[in-house]
Amino acid sequence: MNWNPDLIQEVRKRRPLVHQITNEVTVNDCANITLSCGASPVMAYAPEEVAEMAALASALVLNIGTLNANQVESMIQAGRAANEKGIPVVLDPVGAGATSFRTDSAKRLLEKVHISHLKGNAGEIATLAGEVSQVRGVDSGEVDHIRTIAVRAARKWGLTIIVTGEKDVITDGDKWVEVSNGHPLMATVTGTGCMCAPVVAAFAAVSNDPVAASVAAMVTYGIAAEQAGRVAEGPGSFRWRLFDALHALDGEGVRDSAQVQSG
Ligand SMILES: Nc1ncnc2c1ncn2[C@@H]1O[C@H](COP(=O)(O)OP(=O)(O)O)[C@@H](O)[C@H]1O
Ligand SMILES: Cc1ncsc1CCOP(=O)(O)O
Ligand SMILES: [Mg+2]
Repeated sequence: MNWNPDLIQEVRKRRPLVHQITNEVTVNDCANITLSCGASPVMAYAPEEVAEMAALASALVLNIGTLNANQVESMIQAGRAANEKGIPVVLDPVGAGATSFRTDSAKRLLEKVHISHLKGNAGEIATLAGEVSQVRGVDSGEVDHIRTIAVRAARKWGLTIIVTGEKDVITDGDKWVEVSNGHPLMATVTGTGCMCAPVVAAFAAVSNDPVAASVAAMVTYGIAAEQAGRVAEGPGSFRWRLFDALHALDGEGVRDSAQVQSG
């Protein structure tokens, strides 16, 4: 699998604008992680402006973490504008499987918008793929055969899937890649899942290869987390050290510590 450890440098050079319609729990962390990787965030939700903003952006993130019916309509409008412009659209189906409103809304977004990247934990992805799975609030239970499920779903929907967890699985239904970078403290801070989406979006904005961009994004983010985790004293310092580590990371650091397996 060919991917570019220097893609972070391209993000910094081109500074893509990443429009995000996201949840109210982790919105500030999503804006800051976007800046730390060298891209530029803008959060805009009003139906009066979402299409215009998406048309200005280089990538769009849709995160249903604290969704309501009006917000889902805004997401569809923004998604359609993004599709017309041909920019990547990353969907984070937070909590799909926990309630039928979340599951149905995520499915509706997959139907009405051409999503380029679907990023979720194993429970969320398995739910959307039609498998029985456990999602407790926004957290995933164990899912057997997640790689097979993700490969099949990516092929069916024609998109790239990123399944997060201790190891991340990335697939377009043809290739699959496993990224082992990351740190256990990530599971102790809310938002470490949400923050993957703007990082993936920023990398996808400067690449023509959706899988390679996702691999570079998840490896880079995971290595920043490893560096933060080595010096953190707990969840609080881990969170701010993650921004510092990603901000300081360069292509050489990514190349040296990448843990990628492909097939
Ligand atoms: N035990 C772990 N060890 C290393 N990295 C982890 C671990 N758990 C989660 N991660 C990482 O944390 C991020 C969020 O993943 P996850 O916890 O699955 O998302 P969510 O918070 O949406 O459920 C991903 O980058 C993933 O690789
Ligand atoms: C706790 C919570 N509740 C609704 S959205 C949200 C944040 C989820 O963040 P992540 O998926 O990154 O754990
Ligand atoms: Mg999540």
